[in-house]
Formats: sequence, C-alpha cells, structure tokens
Amino acid sequence: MVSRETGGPRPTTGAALPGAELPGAVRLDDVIHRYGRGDDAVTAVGPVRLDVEPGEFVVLVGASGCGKSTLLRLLAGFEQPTHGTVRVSGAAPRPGHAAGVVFQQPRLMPWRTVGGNVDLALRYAGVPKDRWAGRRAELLDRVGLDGTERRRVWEISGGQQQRVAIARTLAAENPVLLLDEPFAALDALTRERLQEDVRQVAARTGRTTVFVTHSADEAVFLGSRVVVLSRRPGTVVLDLPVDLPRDGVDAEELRGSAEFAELRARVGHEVKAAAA
Ligand SMILES: Nc1ncnc2c1ncn2[C@@H]1O[C@H](COP(=O)(O)OP(=O)(O)OP(=O)(O)O)[C@@H](O)[C@H]1O
Repeated sequence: MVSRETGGPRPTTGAALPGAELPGAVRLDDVIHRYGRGDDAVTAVGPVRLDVEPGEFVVLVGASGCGKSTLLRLLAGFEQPTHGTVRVSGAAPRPGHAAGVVFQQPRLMPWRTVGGNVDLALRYAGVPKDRWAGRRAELLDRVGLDGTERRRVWEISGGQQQRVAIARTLAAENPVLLLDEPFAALDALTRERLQEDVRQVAARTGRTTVFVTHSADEAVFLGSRVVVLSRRPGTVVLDLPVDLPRDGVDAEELRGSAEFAELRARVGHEVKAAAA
C-alpha cells in the first residue's frame, strides 16, 4: 500500500507551519469570503485555514459553487478576504505578482502568434528583450509546443492553446502557480495528456501549485495533497496526502493501479458526502 493517509482537516492550532514566509509558501488563516452586502450577501467560503509548503501540489476539489474559484481568486489577490488573512510567499498577494494564474479558457491574444503571446508575458515579466527568443523557445519546449511559435492562435487546437496559456504563466518566474479548472473544456484524451504535462512541469520547476477541479480522478492523479471542500460556504472537510509511486511509473500504469482506484473512490465519496 503506497498511500499515506491521515484524512480529515489538518489540525487548526493557530500556529503557522515553519517556513510560512518562504517564497512559494501559501497560507490561508481563518479566511471567510462574502460577496455583496446585507440581505444579498453570499458567504462563498470559510472559515478556511490552509498551509501549503513550497513545492507542494495541492488540488482543491468540491462540488459546483462550493467556493473553489473564490479561494483561488483570494490567493491571486483578485479578491480581499472579508475576514482572516491570506499570505503568498509571506505577503498579502498582489494581482499579477504573487502567482501565475491559468483559467478554464486560455485567454490568449487571438491576433498574435503563439510566440507573440509568450513574448507579451516575457515583456510583462520584465525579461530583457535580447533574452526573449531563448526563453520563449525554452517555455514552449517545456509545454510540448516547440516548433509552433510562428503559428496563429486560431490555427492550433484548444489543448495547444491551453499549453500556450501555461507557458505564458511560467514566463513570470514567481514561485506559485494557480490553475482554475484549466482542462474542463477539453476532450478526455487531451485532458489526460495535459494533466501529465502539468504534473511534470510543476515537478521540474518546483513551483507550488494550487489546482481547482470537480474531478476526484484529476485530483488524485495530480495532487501530492487533495483538499476536499464542503458545499458553500466551502470549508476543508478532508486534507489527504497522496503518496502514489510516480518515479518511473507511466501515467497509464498509475491510473490502472489499485492504490489509485482506492484513493479516487475515497475522494469521490467525500466530495459527494460533502455536497449533500
Ligand atoms: N462575484 C460574485 N458575486 C456574488 N456571488 C458570487 C460571485 N462569485 C461567486 N459567487 C458565488 O459564490 C459561491 C462560490 O462561487 P465559486 O465560483 O467560488 O465556486 P466554485 O466552487 O468555483 O464553483 P464552480 O465549480 O461551479 O466553478 C457561489 O454560490 C457563487 O454563486
């Protein structure tokens, strides 16, 4: 048996994990987020307490509307918490600085080439122009798109467009990557390929990754830790380390293993129970 399982939320002692100020550390401390005011107010999440260590790959999974995207938006600095504190690399997150974000839709500049989209991100990241060509080639290679830089965005598939979005996000060398259901609009085969690629990119770059999904299968395949949220307002009902053997094991073998099936069933069950 290879899964190391504790189950349940992690202890909420109020003390930060050692290293919570390090680059790539993520911390949500008693966070509650409400949209609107008065009678129209909607409490989307909370209270949530979550510590993520640098380099961890955490997947937030839960039913529709439980507040997954809200948590990601708080981490990106797009929203300020109604209550509690959010820290990314030890500071309150600033949009565009704290983390790279990949959304469900690639949101590329359609009139630019693949390379042109990556260049734009390099420019925003402050990379000197004489280094763009080298960096662009490196980034496109990393997401499996070498040789496509002159192609127009509309000439490539949805899966390839999402790869460009990931390359663009990697251009900014911040240590945290946030992905909000990035493969939801893709076919099953493309999704599985991209899952494997994202897992490898995260492992190779050592970035802290927080990934949002509805899918227990995707969560267990990707995460070194799976966090299941209750229905709205989302709170942590399960915080599960996923310790599947990955080195030298190909994706198909991993998905076919009894350990994978067991964890997927456990997470699927928890998600359903939490949504009820
Ligand atoms: N800008 C907003 N104003 C008011 N309510 C909002 C806003 N954004 C989200 N909500 C509400 O907050 C709750 C949580 O939304 P959120 O998008 O975070 O959930 P989610 O788990 O990501 O959902 P899904 O999986 O369907 O994308 C929902 O009830 C949603 O309707």
